[in-house]
Amino acid sequence: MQKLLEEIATTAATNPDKGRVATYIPELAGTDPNQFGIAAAMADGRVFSAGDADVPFSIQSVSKVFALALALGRVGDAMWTRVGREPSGLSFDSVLLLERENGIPRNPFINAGALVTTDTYLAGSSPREALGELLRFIRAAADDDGIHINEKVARSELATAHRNYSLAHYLASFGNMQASIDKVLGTYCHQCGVEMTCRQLAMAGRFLVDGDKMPALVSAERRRRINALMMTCGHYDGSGDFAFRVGMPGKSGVGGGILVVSPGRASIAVWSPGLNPYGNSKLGTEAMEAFARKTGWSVFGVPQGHEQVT
Ligand SMILES: NC(=O)CC[C@H](N)C(=O)O
Repeated sequence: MQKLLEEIATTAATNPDKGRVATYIPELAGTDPNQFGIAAAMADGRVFSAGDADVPFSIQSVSKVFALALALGRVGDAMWTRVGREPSGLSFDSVLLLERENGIPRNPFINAGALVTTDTYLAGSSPREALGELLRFIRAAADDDGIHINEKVARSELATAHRNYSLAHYLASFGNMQASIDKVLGTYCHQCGVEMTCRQLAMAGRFLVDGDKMPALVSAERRRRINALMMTCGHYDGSGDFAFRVGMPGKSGVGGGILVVSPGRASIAVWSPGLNPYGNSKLGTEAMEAFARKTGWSVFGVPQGHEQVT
């Protein structure tokens, strides 16, 4: 596994096309695209990493996985009266379907759906308390108290969050927002501003891997369901492409991070800030495609005569 990660990091470093760094969040616009990290936290407790795996980055929409787990912990299946479980086929910040589908976002991983999950775990508490709870969840999952929110990134996003404000207003007009829009947006932008290294993110993703040594923060059923949603909706309108190329549940963020789950085997985090046209890490996706091919870890089956990576 160590050798494989190093090979993947070397291939990424020599790729001339790094994709394009997201610029709509001013604080992220200056990120150096020549960075690449990868880490794998295995079900047996071993952790491997290569490249810039200890450089912190903005997890952005990868946070939606933790937010969903927290929201489900609060309200259980009632969550599904406010948000759907189908891919949208549209970009992460699209407003298109909200009007036609009466303010019920297609899934919890597009921005509209994530604003609903934020509103759900915020319910009745202050943004500070809610974010404290989110951080406690992530730190427990990663077994790491050093994980924090980058306040500058959060403020920078909040100051330019016109699109997300309009999504929240749209949701509110259909009665699908409970807290005040300012509170939800403030909490959401701070949630997206959580910063982690690949190693920390791989560790945090272990709650989605079944195994005796993995943190038991959600039930087995909930774990399967979150994984299913990551597979079908975790990469927005690029979810089909990611399933086709990688074949594992994954959640991306515009900071260039991707969290990937190999059920029963490992939690993998990859990061490179340049994005493909879907808004998902370009090198990260390519790296995971190579990783899946080499390990044979696609959930859809192992290639014939495949060698086991240990
Ligand atoms: N795809 C993403 O990572 C988007 C998250 C970002 N915070 C936003 O709301 O625009």
